[in-house]
Amino acid sequence: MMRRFLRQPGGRLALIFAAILCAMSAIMGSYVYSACQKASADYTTLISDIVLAQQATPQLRVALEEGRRLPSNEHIQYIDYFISLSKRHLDNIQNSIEHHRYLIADVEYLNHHFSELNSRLSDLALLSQEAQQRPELIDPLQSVAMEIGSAQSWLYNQLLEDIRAISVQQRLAMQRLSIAVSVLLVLMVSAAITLCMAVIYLHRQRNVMHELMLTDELTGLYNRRHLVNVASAGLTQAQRNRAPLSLLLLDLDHFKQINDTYGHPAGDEVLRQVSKKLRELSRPSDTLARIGGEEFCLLMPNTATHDAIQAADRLRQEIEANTLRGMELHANPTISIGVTSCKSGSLTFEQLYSLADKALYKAKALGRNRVESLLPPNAPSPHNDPLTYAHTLIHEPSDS
Ligand SMILES: Nc1nc2c(ncn2[C@@H]2O[C@H](COP(=O)(O)OP(=O)(O)OP(=O)(O)O)[C@@H](O)[C@H]2O)c(=O)[nH]1
Repeated sequence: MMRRFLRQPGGRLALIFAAILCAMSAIMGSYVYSACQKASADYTTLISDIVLAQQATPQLRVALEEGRRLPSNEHIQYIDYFISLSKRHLDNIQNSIEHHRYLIADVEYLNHHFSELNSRLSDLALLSQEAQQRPELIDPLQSVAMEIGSAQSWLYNQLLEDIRAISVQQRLAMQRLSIAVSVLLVLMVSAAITLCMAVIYLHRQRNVMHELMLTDELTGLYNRRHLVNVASAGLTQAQRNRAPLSLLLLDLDHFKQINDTYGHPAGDEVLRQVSKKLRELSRPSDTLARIGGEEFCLLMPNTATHDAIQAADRLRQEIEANTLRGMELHANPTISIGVTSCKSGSLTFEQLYSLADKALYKAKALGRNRVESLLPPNAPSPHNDPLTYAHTLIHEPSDS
């Protein structure tokens, strides 16, 4: 089924389209997923930077307390160290914010607090260096450091609050984006499936149309159009292989009576059952077609006259002996058969058909339920038209 589907240009196109859609879906899905992951990782890093910076503030305060209690150069160096640590943290956070382009606008109002804190930390560093020579500056150093500490705490708390709020908003936006992408993916995959189904449906419809063009609706046998095609191919083949070919015309006897007595639907059923039986009895290499109301044709490639007549008589007997299922007819239907053959595809289909038709006419004229044959001359000459010859034969039953 799949292989047949792929063999169709439309099927291949639908499959390529479906594959592209699936690939696009996978790429979009993974892009959204990694964007969500990256955004949440970025926020986590920034938040941990701020938390680290917050921790440095009490450390500076403790160093200042110690420096005031025991004013020594060693303690002032500690104070110096924590001031530069606080400054480093502040720079880190500012750098991180600059990397978050989508965050800059939201925390822009804090810029001047950062600059102010930066310059105050630089002043504090200068003051602590001076305090190394003048220990009496420890007290003012501590009060400036306390002010800076509170400004730092406020700034970091504010920043944390803003970032958390922004991250919540962003997470919500990402969730909405994920839902939108999922819906889009479902729609795209549905479109791909619909397209594939449409191609399969069209392919089936085309097959059905093709079958309807070549078959007879009532009996399911081939129709005249298909028979003509097969016959001309068979005649060419017979010519190439120098092989015989036979044609049988089969006609139900007194079919009008069946219709008149049992009704048209019963007549249809007779046609169906007789067709089925004929199909069962004919060889797979033969072509059986319904070519008229109650008239059938059997094309038999590689079959010489003698064998064709035998086969025809076997068909006639089988049909006569065949009691139809579910029907109570006064007698089994019978058929009359006209047989003709040619060697090496020497005749056209129309000529063969005409010969068989005349033979059938003869079978009907001689009482029905019988087989009659009519053959063309072995080597027809331009002056000896096979149809004329056939016509002569029909009036000379002994030749058949
Ligand atoms: N039920 C049914 N009848 C059909 C169909 N096609 C043709 N017929 C009927 O088949 C009958 C053929 O009648 P005739 O041509 O007189 O042939 P016959 O009665 O079989 O007589 P002989 O062929 O001379 O034995 C007609 O009544 C058509 O209406 C069909 O598809 N279904």
